[in-house]
Amino acid sequence: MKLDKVQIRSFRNIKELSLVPNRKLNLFIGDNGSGKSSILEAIHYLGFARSFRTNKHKNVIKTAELGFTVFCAISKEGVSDIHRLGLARDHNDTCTININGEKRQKATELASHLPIQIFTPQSSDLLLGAPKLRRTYLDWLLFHVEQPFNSQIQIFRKSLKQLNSIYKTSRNNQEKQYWLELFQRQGEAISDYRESLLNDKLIELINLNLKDFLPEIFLEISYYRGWEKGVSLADALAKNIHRDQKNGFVSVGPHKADLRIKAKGIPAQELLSRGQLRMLVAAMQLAQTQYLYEKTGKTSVYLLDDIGAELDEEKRKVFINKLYGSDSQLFVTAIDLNELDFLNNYNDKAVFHVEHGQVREEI
Ligand SMILES: Nc1ncnc2c1ncn2[C@@H]1O[C@H](COP(=O)(O)OP(=O)(O)OP(=O)(O)O)[C@@H](O)[C@H]1O
Repeated sequence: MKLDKVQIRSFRNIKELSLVPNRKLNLFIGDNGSGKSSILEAIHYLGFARSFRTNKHKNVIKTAELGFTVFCAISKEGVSDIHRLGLARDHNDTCTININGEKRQKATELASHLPIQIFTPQSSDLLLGAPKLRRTYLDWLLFHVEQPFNSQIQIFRKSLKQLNSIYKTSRNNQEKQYWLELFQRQGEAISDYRESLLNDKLIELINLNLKDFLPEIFLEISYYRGWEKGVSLADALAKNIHRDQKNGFVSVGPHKADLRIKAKGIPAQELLSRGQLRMLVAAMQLAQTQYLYEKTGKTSVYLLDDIGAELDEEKRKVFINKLYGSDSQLFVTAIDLNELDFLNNYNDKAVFHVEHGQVREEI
């Protein structure tokens, strides 16, 4: 999918902005505080219905305004269909999602239309942060690639919530058996999806990308599914039930899963430098994009915020070259165009100068 048009209103320091992006590469150049990241943040709302910088939606509404709106027109290469996505939020925390002129309830409907990837100074959290971030990394891809996955994970989360509540209140009712069975069934299915995704191709793709970023390092990537090896989820639940009931929560299952990445037997986050970790994240994100494209033909929209601060010149080149080659549509911010002078070799691009929340396209 490619963004053909973007409109932003009352968002951070942006009063009103309209731009027609290039289908390959878009550069946003401007001083600190000019509004570059805000443009990416607004586009991020169109894919995720949330910011990548704050959980407080109210903070992104332009001061003294009642609410913000973002809108885009998107189309697929070679297909005449154009989709129109819009999102508005106001100070009462009302979120309105509109797809092709119709109101929608679920933010996931935006995501299914527009696969967005983001690379920012916070991206190393994927490796340094909580396991939930690594599960989300896998689940984002499964959401786009495996049709039934989304409803299965919703049911799984509901059964987990119900079981935790039953354990907390020490209720020992018939309902418990019902939720336990659902939890086991969906939990095993989710785990199978994640394992086959990794073993099918994802690990191979990550390692292939890594060869270009960190040729000297070989990583062993494995999946911890959230319960003991060689045991079914049903048995693991039964084994832990007394302890779990005492503690008031379910301690085993795919909600405890993690992606384990080691180099020479040592966890990557303890061995690699910050810069090397960022390259590993870049390799992992590229692998997502390549896998998505291979399986569905869907291309991604990539938001690269302040990439100059993230990767050295050589690695920036490798990353952007590979993304360019993967037919992603890129939105890249930088303070100075000199940080990205290797992009002079790309003719198919648009350069936007950002100043006080407004853009001027370089002709
Ligand atoms: N709710 C808001 N209303 C009005 N202005 C805001 C709001 N939130 C943030 N701003 C301002 O918007 C401006 C744009 O911030 P943004 O982070 O997009 O800048 P940037 O160009 O990415 O800067 P940098 O290069 O420093 O990362 C900043 O001056 C910020 O103070």
